[in-house]
Amino acid sequence: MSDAPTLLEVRNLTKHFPIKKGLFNRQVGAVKAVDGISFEVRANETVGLVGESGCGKTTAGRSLLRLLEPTSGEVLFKGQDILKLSATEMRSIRRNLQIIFQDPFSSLNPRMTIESIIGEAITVHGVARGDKVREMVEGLLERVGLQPSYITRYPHEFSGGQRQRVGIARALALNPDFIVCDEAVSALDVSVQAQVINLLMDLQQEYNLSYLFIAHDLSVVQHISDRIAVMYLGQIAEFADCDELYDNPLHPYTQALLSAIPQPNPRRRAQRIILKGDVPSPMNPPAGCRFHTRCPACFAPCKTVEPRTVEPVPGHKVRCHLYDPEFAPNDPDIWARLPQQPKVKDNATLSPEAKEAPVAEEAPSPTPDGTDGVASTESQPLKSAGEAGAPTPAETPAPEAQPSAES
Ligand SMILES: Nc1ncnc2c1ncn2[C@@H]1O[C@H](COP(=O)(O)OP(=O)(O)OP(=O)(O)O)[C@@H](O)[C@H]1O
Repeated sequence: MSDAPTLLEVRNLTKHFPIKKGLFNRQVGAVKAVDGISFEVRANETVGLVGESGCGKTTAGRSLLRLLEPTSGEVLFKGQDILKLSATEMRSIRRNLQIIFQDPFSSLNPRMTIESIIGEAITVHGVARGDKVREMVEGLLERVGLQPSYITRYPHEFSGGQRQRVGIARALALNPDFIVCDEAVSALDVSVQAQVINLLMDLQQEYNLSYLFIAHDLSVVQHISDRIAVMYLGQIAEFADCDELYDNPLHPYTQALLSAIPQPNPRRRAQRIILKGDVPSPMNPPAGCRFHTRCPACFAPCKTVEPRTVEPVPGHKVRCHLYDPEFAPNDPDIWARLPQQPKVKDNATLSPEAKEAPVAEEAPSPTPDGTDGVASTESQPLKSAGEAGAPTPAETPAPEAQPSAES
């Protein structure tokens, strides 16, 4: 685990889009696109943010940069809450916080030359003027693998990969500390994706950058990320070091996403989970755990009590009742429904956010009925928990053995 200092800390960030109706434009509801997410990005680190389409990744990335004004929460950049800054104060900090967009064509003004596109920010922020701007733009183009002579060209004269390199040069122009890469390689061919990812990794070392790398595909983020946050319906379901997340996914949703990655080696192929149905609407998310309507291991409390974030393995946080000392089921059948049996140590603790969060009022006793998980598993019947190496009741975080939320 890296001990680099924290550069950016997101605390309980929320973005709700109001739904208005009628003659008086009254608010009748809200799209809860981002609903209380917390994570931190260290200096020189890449945090991957993954999840299905519509789970709130883009809204999260834009809200933490204040390109969208968040509904609530805190975003501490080098310890300072940027959500409290005035527009003028924000301007001077903005040069440190940049974004690379998914679609390099629509994010570059077709009427501007590459020199104006990249040079605009340099001029606006008063970094340089006149010939010096041109010199800087040429240097940036060279650094991202484009010829300096392209400076007079227009975006339509470039291929998709080259346009994304222009987008990267534009983000680098102000020498930022932190860049949100919002699906920055999703629109590119696989071979070009690899080139752009390698370029981003080289630039990270050279300029000591930190990235929030947003993608819907876990196989893309694996190569570049140090840690990964998995998002589901506006919340972070799981957050862990990259290797730990791939070796030992805890949340049933992460397990489902990982099982969908094509695996060339049949021995390493995990049982595939087909998630039924679509992601529920963020206007009206399910009660209890947001994933319970699609979870293969759903049991009684999942339907009524919203899960807290717990840390069953040091540095590995998960928002799931299976690992919460208060609810963890002793019934091996529930654990056996997970396609990959988790390695959970005996030292599960509640994460700091969970300790601060209000404890659920009506916590039903953890009745391990678990009969109605609606996701189906493909292929052969599952092994029993024991055979599959599932945590036995003694190994699972037993309620009495673990610190509770109040402790
Ligand atoms: N301006 C808006 N007004 C209302 N709802 C919005 C707005 N922008 C996004 N949403 C809704 O918020 C939810 C999250 O959208 P968002 O684009 O952040 O998801 P995403 O995970 O980035 O998806 P994708 O990978 O498809 O871009 C979606 O239900 C979307 O319809």
